[in-house]
Amino acid sequence: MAKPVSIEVWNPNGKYRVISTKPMPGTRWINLLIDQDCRLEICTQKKTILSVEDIIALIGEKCDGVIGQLTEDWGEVLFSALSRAGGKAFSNMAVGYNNVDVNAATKYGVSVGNTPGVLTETTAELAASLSVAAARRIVEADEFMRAGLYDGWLPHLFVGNLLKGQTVGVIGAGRIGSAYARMMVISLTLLTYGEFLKANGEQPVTWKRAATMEEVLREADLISLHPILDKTTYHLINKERLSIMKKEAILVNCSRGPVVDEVALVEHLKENPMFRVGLDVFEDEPYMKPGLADMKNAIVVPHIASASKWTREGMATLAALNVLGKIKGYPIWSNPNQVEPFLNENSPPPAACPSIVNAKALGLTASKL
Ligand SMILES: O=C(O)[C@H](O)CO
Repeated sequence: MAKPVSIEVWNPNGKYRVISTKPMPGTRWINLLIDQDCRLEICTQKKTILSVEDIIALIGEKCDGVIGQLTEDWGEVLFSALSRAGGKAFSNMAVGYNNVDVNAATKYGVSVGNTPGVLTETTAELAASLSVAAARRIVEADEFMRAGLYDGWLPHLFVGNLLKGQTVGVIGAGRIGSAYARMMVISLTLLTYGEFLKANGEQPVTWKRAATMEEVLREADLISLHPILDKTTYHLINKERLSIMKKEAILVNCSRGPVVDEVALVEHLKENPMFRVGLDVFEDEPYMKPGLADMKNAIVVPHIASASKWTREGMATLAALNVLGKIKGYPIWSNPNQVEPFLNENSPPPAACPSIVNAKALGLTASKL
């Protein structure tokens, strides 16, 4: 028997019961739901990751839709519970949905929303920050200063890699990977920047699409991972592939932890002290594999790539509108990458679901807007 969970209730007399498994940033998402006759229940349980049992208790006997988090296991059990409670809408507050069994959701007629288009640049910015921080050993140097160890400038002190003129590899050049690539050429178009460099007698920036991933791994000085996580990308970076990378390369991962075999990575970091990584995600989040936290050549941050105020508030808004739109029977927004109309605080959002990943499988109609 599941334990009762603590909740905060908004608009208690609302017709549609919507659950959010976590408090989320901003208030717009709350107002959008309660203005459209939803009774909103926000779980305030002091426990970071809710179990399946906790969420079943939250869903209860009658529930129209749920906004959930990427830390939760949304599979057969939860979708059947939601369906039994009359629910037809779920949205992850995330663009990634590897925690969701979309087939199970479809089987129970539940739509699965996600939040693309609002975290592209934010995530790419963190990947770029990790790249520079790893190259220039910023975190190690900061720890050194705070420990009172700095007793004067030295020629060898925290010598790192110069990124200028280096080869940057992007694995998974979708929305976020492409934004990262743009940022790494200093926000100018490749052509303009190339011409500028040429005029200054410097090597122009060039780019190419590599024929194989191995080619990227072998040639790049800095590699950023941006694939989705599925069966084909699990342990994409393993012992063998690490071994073909340059000994002084930098690897950044802001995608999903299991894309990298973390045990192999720890070994590789131990054996190659000049190889560096910047990690936002981990194989067994929230844990790190033994030894990783001790590695000076690793920068580790707690899955914060999308953590800017604007982005997180936007993600909350899109997730709420995915659920609200399905409850109201709205069509599906035609371009889930162009979600600005949903984020404009000065006008009401379009009457559409911003992004439903199983829209086709459920036979939902596309918006004409
Ligand atoms: O998938 C996502 O949205 C991100 O991992 C959250 O930062």
